[in-house]
Amino acid sequence: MFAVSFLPRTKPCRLTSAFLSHLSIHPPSSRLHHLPYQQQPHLPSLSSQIRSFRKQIDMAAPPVVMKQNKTGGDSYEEALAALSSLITKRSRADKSNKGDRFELVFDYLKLLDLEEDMLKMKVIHVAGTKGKGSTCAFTESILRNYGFRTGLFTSPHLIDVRERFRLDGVDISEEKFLGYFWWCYNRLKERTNEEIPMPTYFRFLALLAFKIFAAEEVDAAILEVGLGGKFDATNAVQKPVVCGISSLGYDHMEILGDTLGKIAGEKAGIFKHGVPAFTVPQPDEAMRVLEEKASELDVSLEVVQPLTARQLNGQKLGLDGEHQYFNARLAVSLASTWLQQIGKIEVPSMTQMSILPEKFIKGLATASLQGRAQVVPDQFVESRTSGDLVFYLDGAHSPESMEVCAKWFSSVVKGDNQSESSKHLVNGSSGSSHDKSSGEENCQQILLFNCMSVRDPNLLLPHLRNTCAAYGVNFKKALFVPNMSVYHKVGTKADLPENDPQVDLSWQMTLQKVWESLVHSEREEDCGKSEVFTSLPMAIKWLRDSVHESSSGKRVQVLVTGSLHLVGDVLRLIRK
Ligand SMILES: Nc1ncnc2c1ncn2[C@@H]1O[C@H](COP(=O)(O)OP(=O)(O)OP(=O)(O)O)[C@@H](O)[C@H]1O
Ligand SMILES: [Mg+2]
Ligand SMILES: [Mg+2]
Repeated sequence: MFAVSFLPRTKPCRLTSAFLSHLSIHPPSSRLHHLPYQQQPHLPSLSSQIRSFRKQIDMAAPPVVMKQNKTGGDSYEEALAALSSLITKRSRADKSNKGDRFELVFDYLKLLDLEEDMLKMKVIHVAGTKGKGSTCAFTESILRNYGFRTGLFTSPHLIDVRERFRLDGVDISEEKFLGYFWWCYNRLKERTNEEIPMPTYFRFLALLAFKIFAAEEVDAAILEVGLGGKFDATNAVQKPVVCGISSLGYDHMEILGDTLGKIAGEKAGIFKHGVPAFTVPQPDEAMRVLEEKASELDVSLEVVQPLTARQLNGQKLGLDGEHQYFNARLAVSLASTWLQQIGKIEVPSMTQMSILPEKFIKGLATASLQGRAQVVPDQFVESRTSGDLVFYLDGAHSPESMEVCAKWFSSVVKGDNQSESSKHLVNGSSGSSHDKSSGEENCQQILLFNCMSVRDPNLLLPHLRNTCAAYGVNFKKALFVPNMSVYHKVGTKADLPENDPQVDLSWQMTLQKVWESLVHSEREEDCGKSEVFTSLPMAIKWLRDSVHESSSGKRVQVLVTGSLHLVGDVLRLIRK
C-alpha cells in the first residue's frame, strides 16, 4: 500500500562517526543510499535495522552530554531547585503576561546556539483548549510505529518533570535530563543580563526540549503549545511541517480573551505561511476566526470529523473516552501529512480508506498519557479486604472537558459494574451474599475534587454533576481537598509536604458550598453528603477505611478530577 522512498535518518548520530568506524558499524543509510529505489528494502526491515543500530549506539556510547553543573550540583533535586527558581511569582491572571516580550525567545535560541537546529527540525505543532496533549501523544505513537525517531514535548507533567520530554515514546532518562538541563541552564546563566534576563519556567522547558530534540537528532519533534499559541515559547518554530488545532473552548480567558473568537485568534497564532493545518469541528465563532487567519497566511485548513470504530478495525484507542476519537482523527491527519512530506511515505487519503493502515491503528491503540481517563485500582485495599477501591483519574478542568470526563466516568463505571455482576453470575455465585456486593447496588461513586481558584466552580461542578446524573450516576459523597504540589516548586516523589494543620481551606469550603447548593436543590436525601479534608492523604485514608469497615465487600469508585495537580498527587500516593 505504501511506496517507500525515504530513509528515516540519513545521519545516525552526530557524535558517532568516529565511534561507528571504531565499532565497524555502518549507518544503514550510508549503505542504502546507493541502492536504486526499487531495490530498497521494505520499511519494516529497514526500521528494525535502524532500531538495532540505534540500540548499539545507545548501549556503547558515552553520555551524550557532559554534566556541566557549575552552578548546581549533581543531583536531580538540585536541578529541580534551579528550575523552580524560574517560576515567576506573578499571578497567572495578570494581564501583563500577554506577549511578555515574546521576542526574547529568539535571543535565547541564539544564546544556546540553537538557531540552525531549529530550522532543520521537522516539527508538528499543536494548539487548542483541550486535547492537545492527547493529540500529540497519538501523533507521536503513529510516527514511532513507522520507525521514526520521535521527540514529544507536552505539558503539564503530573509527577515528574521528565514526563514532558519523551524520546521514542519514553520519558527522558534522569542522566540525559541532567546533562541537557545544566548545559542550557549554565549557558543561559552566563550569557543573560539585565536586558535579556533568565527565561521564565515554561520558556526554559521549551528551550530545553529544543536542545534535547536537536542533540538527539529526532526525525520528528511533536510540540504541544503551553498556553495560547501566538506568544507561546513553542511558537519560536518558524516553519513547522504541519499544525493542528484541537477542540477550542473557554479557558485561560484572563490571558487569552473572553470570547471564543479571541481565544481562537491566539491559538491560530501558530499558523505559518503556507504550512498546512488541521482542526476538529469547532463552534462557529471560533471556526470563523480560524478560517480568517488561515486565509491571511495562505494556510490550507482542513476540518476533520471524529474517527469511527470501523476505521480502527475493532481496536480500542489507547486513551479512553468519546472525545478521544476527535483527537485521534486529528492525529491521523497530522501524522499522514508528516509521513508524506518528510517520510515520503504514501498514505491513502481518508476518503479512500474504510480501515486505517495497520501502523496507524497500532500507534493509536498503544498511545498513552497519564491522568487522562486513567483507571487505577487501589492495591492497598485490594490486598486486604473483599471490597475494592478504584480511582478513575482525569485532569479535566474546563467546563467542556468536565462534561466529557463525566460521560467517560459514567459509562465506564456502568460497564465495569455490569461486567462484575455478570462475572459472578457466570461463576455460579448468584444468590450468595457476595454477589450482591458486585452488582450495582453495592457500588458507590465518590467525587474527589479540587480546582485552581482561577476556575469557576459554578461552571465546573454543575456540568460534572448533571452530566453524571443524566447517565444515572449519582455521587454518594463529594470530598474536597487542597493540592499537595506546591505551585512555586517543581517537586519529586520524595518531597511531598507533610500535613499542614494551618492550611487555608477557604477555597475548598467554597467548592463545598457550590456542591451542596446543587444537591440540595434536587435530592433532599443527599444533603450534607460532602466533606472538606485538610489533606489528600487524609481523604485517601478515609476512603480506604470506609472500604475496610464495610463487611459486605463494598465497591467504591472514586472520580478524581478538577485539576491535573490533584490527579498527579493522587497517583503519587496510591502508587507508593
Ligand atoms: N477533544 C476534547 N474535547 C473536550 N475535552 C477533552 C478533549 N480531549 C481531552 N479532553 C479533556 O481534557 C483533559 C486533558 O486532555 P489533554 O491532556 O489531551 O488536553 P490538553 O489540551 O493537553 O490539556 P492541558 O490544558 O491540561 O494541557 C482530558 O483529561 C479530558 O478530560
Ligand atoms: Mg490548558
Ligand atoms: Mg496538555
